Amino acid sequence: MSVTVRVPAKVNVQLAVGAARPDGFHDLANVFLAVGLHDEVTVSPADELRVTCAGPDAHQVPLDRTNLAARAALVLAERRGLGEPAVHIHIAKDIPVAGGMAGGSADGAGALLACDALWGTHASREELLDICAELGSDVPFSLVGGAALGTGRGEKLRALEVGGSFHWVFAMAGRGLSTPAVFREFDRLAEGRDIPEPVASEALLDALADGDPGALAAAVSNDLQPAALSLFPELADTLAAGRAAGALAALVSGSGPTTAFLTRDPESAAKVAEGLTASGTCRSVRTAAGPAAGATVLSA
Ligand SMILES: C[C@](O)(CO)[C@H](O)COP(=O)(O)OP(=O)(O)OC[C@H]1O[C@@H](n2ccc(N)nc2=O)[C@H](O)[C@@H]1O
Ligand SMILES: Nc1ncnc2c1ncn2[C@@H]1O[C@H](COP(=O)(O)OP(=O)(O)OP(=O)(O)O)[C@@H](O)[C@H]1O
Repeated sequence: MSVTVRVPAKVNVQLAVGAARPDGFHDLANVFLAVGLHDEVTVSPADELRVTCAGPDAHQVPLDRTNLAARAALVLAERRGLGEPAVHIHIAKDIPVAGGMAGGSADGAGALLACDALWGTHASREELLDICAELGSDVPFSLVGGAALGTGRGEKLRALEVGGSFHWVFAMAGRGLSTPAVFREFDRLAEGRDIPEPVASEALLDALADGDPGALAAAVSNDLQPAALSLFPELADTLAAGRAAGALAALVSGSGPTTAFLTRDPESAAKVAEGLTASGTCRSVRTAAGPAAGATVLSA
């Protein structure tokens, strides 16, 4: 018997970042949108804990206990006094690795839901969200999907209303960026400046609720973008190429280096994808719509 869970990637349509906290994290106003790029996590009984991964970026994924999917199994087993988890976790990876699209977080949320189903632990939604928050700031959102405002370090979620589908193009970069390094660069660039409290933009929340891509394009923002561009200056060329190809808005996704392009409809998304591919400014290009559902059990 095995359990497979499908989990979406995310794009941050707003990422407002506050000053560094004493614990090293930053308070955020983080507006997440789940998009239709997915990993699938399959958990089956085995002699011991083992992780395998398949997909174009699989060689970059750690297969030891630092893998967020393995950590999810370890935390649930520990909390339930189940001892060493004896499971094989297989990740079919389609979300770019170290791309700012919460790929590792998706696998953590997916493995948690799969182990809960396989072991019959019947954790409540609250307990699952609590374990997700322990695994990482983005992991609770990977579980719930849709659209949500994340506050605190991004783990405290409020679901948001979305009035339609938004069509995106994502440009994958030739190398990854480390999330802590991008936050450190944010701190360095912010030195000597007053950092305001992060707040969600009302115009942005209205645009999401109205399903209005033009209004959303005018309101998107990412406070980590200058830091990501400082560490990876070539991303400016990708952003320019997407704008030139007709994107309504172009921004770095989360901590990057994946860049995200909002378009009006699937036809313009296809045109922007074509323009980006022809520009030679990125490794590969994908289109996806959001919102997408959160972690979902496919088969058990
Ligand atoms: C950039 C985003 O992807 C936007 O959604 C997230 O804020 C990052 O979420 P994540 O990858 O789940 O991050 P975590 O695993 O919780 O933290 C990794 C590192 O990122 C930095 N970090 C993360 C979240 C946050 N609110 N403030 C931070 O400063 C910290 O250096 C932390 O040690
Ligand atoms: N299941 C996993 N898949 C991918 N990376 C993982 C996984 N578990 C741990 N990692 C580690 O986490 C690092 C970040 O990978 P990930 O793909 O989650 O980045 P990200 O998409 O930029 O994250 P975020 O958007 O949440 O900041 C990787 O370089 C890898 O070392």
